[in-house]
Amino acid sequence: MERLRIALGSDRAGHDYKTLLAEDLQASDAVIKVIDVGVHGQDKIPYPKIAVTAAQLIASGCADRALLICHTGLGMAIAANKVPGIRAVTAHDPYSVRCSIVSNNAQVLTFGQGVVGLSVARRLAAKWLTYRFDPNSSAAVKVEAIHAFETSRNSS
Ligand SMILES: O=C[C@H](O)[C@H](O)COP(=O)(O)O
Repeated sequence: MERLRIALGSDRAGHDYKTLLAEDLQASDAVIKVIDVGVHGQDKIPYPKIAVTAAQLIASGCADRALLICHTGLGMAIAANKVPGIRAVTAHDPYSVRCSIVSNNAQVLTFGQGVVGLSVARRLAAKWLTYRFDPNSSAAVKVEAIHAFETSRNSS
């Protein structure tokens, strides 16, 4: 299985989980590279800047996926989704995390440090790394429809 380049980011509210998840990602056989896009320490950089930076790394081909943490996960997903071509979701249960890849081919997963326990987040992230999207699956047609809508909207 191809090893993944993961952009990892958080705001201040997600920094503790980012630090711990970074260790997990770096130790994982499924990961070839972790790109830390901040924040560092108690930087006050707001979540949209971190989310867009990570999403742009994916859009430009420099990363395969991103894992982003804020207080709820919601703002990170909203911001990352503004980058063309990016599908970002917040998911805190195993089935949704699996579907985010297998069904939605979402490149970005976001967690909320304030709403999911650390051990659950660590297990979810570990499983997330094992899933791959099948471009020949029935789900691919729907993901392509999202892409087609986005492309047509941006060119009109
Ligand atoms: O969705 C946003 C995040 O939860 C963030 O960590 C907190 O954002 P706020 O400080 O604007 O509420």
